[in-house]
Amino acid sequence: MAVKMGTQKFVLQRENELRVEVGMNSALHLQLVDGTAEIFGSELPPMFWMTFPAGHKFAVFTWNGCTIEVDGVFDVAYVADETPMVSYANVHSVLEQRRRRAKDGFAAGPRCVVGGPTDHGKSSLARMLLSWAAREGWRPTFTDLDIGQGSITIPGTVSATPVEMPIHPVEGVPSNQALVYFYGHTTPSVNVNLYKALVQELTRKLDSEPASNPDLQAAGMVINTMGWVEGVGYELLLHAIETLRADTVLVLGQEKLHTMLQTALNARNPAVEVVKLHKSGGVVTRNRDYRQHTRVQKINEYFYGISQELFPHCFVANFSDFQVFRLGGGPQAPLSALPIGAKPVADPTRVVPVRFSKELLHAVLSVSFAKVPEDLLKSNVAGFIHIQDVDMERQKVTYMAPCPGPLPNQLLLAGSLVWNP
Ligand SMILES: Nc1ncnc2c1ncn2[C@@H]1O[C@H](COP(=O)(O)OP(=O)(O)OP(=O)(O)O)[C@@H](O)[C@H]1O
Repeated sequence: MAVKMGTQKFVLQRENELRVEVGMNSALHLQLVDGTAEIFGSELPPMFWMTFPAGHKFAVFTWNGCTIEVDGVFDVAYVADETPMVSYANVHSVLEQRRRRAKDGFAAGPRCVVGGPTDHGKSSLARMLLSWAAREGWRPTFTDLDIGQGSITIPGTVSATPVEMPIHPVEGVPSNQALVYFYGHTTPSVNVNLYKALVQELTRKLDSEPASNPDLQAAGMVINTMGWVEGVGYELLLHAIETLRADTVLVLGQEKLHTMLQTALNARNPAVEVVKLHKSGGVVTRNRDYRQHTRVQKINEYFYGISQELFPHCFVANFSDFQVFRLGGGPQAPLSALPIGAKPVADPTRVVPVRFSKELLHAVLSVSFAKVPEDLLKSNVAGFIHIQDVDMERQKVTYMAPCPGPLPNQLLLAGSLVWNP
């Protein structure tokens, strides 16, 4: 139930947090009146009204006490005195020591995976670790492997970006320097091997770009993962940990997952530390509709900006101006072409041409940096376009792009991602 009580004051004692769920229909304003406070690691400026959009869920935490003023409609707002923040800050201290040691030894810094089931606060913890590191002057890499609820760019992607400043509580992670690979679906089960291949490509690219100085190298990486941790989901988590050569794995709130990962990883590499952490009682469980809503919002933000401040551009082009492909699937190899006994399966990473048709209406396509179709799998993407009309008679396509002018490439990738604004 939405509550509006005019301006309301909350007094927080040390190590308390104010947990807020903004109402679904209007924004909420909040300011720090007294003391110090932070939102997922990012400090609040004093006496400055910040606006949080409808549906936003967050916590304002204080180490030493503070007073917060809230103005607007909220579904939930309460102060909690039990949080796992001290244990999260301890993890930060350990990572900080490793960064310093790495810098002194001209070595690579820590690579820390955050894992756990859905709605366990993985993204929030990743944000805290990155923002705390940025506050100490580091520039860690944020790698986001969560194709359903990722933070860097639109859903259906795996990506990485340097974090130079504490992450803004509303605007999130800037994506202008992001390295993005397009998977094209919001669940990994659509093509598990393609997901693995893209995680490998992303890692290869990150590893191939040597840090320009010891500080950058020592800053290390924080890796956010998907909440699917059973069966194939577990296999994908292990694959990500090993591919990215993580040395620290934080497991939020699930004993079973912690034990399984510890056993599996220690058998292969005893140097990997698997740490169990409590899930915060403030993490909000989001239903299917809300998750779908945040995915749509992420695409909307890409084209229109977080406060609808951007003006995307519409273009009409000939079908022949572009070549569209899909990764995976495609016709199976004929039995006669396979070794005796082998089963015909669709190649999960095969590059398959896609013809323009009404099926592409409302599709979100990525614009690849690949020079030739064979390189589509291993190429990152420049950005995304939205298909707004497909005119079969005139062989023309109308699309929306975030920038004016021609697209940087004519090779486009399709998946199953659609957007009906
Ligand atoms: N302490 C807290 N108080 C209030 N809200 C919180 C708190 N921690 C996290 N949240 C909110 O709860 C929601 C779920 O948290 P988060 O996205 O970090 O979980 P997750 O495990 O990454 O989810 P996913 O399953 O999508 O990967 C988010 O909207 C987040 O802002």
